Amino acid sequence: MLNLNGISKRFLLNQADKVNQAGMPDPRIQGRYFQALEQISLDCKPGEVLGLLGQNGAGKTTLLRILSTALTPDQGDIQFNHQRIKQDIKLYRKQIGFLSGTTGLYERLSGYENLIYFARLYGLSKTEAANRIRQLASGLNLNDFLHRKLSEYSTGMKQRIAIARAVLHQPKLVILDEPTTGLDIIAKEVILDFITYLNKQGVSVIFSTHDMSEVSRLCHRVCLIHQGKNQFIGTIEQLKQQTQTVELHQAILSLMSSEIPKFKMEQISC
Ligand SMILES: Nc1ncnc2c1ncn2[C@@H]1O[C@H](COP(=O)(O)OP(=O)(O)OP(=O)(O)O)[C@@H](O)[C@H]1O
Repeated sequence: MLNLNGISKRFLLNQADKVNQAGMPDPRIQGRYFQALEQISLDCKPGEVLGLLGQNGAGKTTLLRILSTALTPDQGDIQFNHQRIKQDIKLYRKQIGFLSGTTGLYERLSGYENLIYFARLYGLSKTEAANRIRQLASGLNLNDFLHRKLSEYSTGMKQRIAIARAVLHQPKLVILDEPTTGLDIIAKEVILDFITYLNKQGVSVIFSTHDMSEVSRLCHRVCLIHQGKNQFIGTIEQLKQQTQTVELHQAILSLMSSEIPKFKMEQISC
């Protein structure tokens, strides 16, 4: 369904980017540029849930923003259903839904008003919009607060409205950037159940996460990005076999082991 071939993206270097998480000079720095993604190739099959993993700053959001068309890659090619997305970017956008880190919702409107507004932008008629919102309100447990102003919402409530907005137009591929980060256990559960529901409807999902329990529960395959490069793509079983580990988080850690700062006791001896 979705094929990425050799995607690269660099940014003009910011002083803050000169060291990595471990406090070491970042090998992605090339002169005045920071190579955020380098030659990423991957695919997402129809009806698949693909988890995008990697430590902070690995390049996950950059990749998801490229998939959403919010960012343009410097190199590489993206195909959706065997057609280059550049050939008809409007058609591609109609077929995807994107949840970014910022909700981009209107605080002065109610959840319902926000959803109606975006549904109409997507070209749904008033009746279609109302029916779709009713359906999503039930799937995402929105009914108790749907008509309250967004400014009164908790983070979890806003996130559920943002997810509803991303799928109003019934996209075939849904791209979610850390959909559950910072949410309480109930809100998380609602969103994970909703991803499962979407997938059962035949929707493909690509989502980034730092939560290994979500990965085990939802993902058919995972893709590990490390310092802007694709370190692994395959099933969780294949990942465990490749790294000869039994636990998922150990498998991930072993592929990033050179990055883990070693804590030295002698440094704090009195
Ligand atoms: N517009 C930009 N200009 C300069 N550097 C950027 C820009 N966007 C991202 N970067 C850098 O690219 C790197 C990858 O960032 P990105 O947000 O894609 O990482 P991530 O894997 O999503 O991290 P996290 O898990 O913390 O969200 C980071 O070092 C970031 O500072």
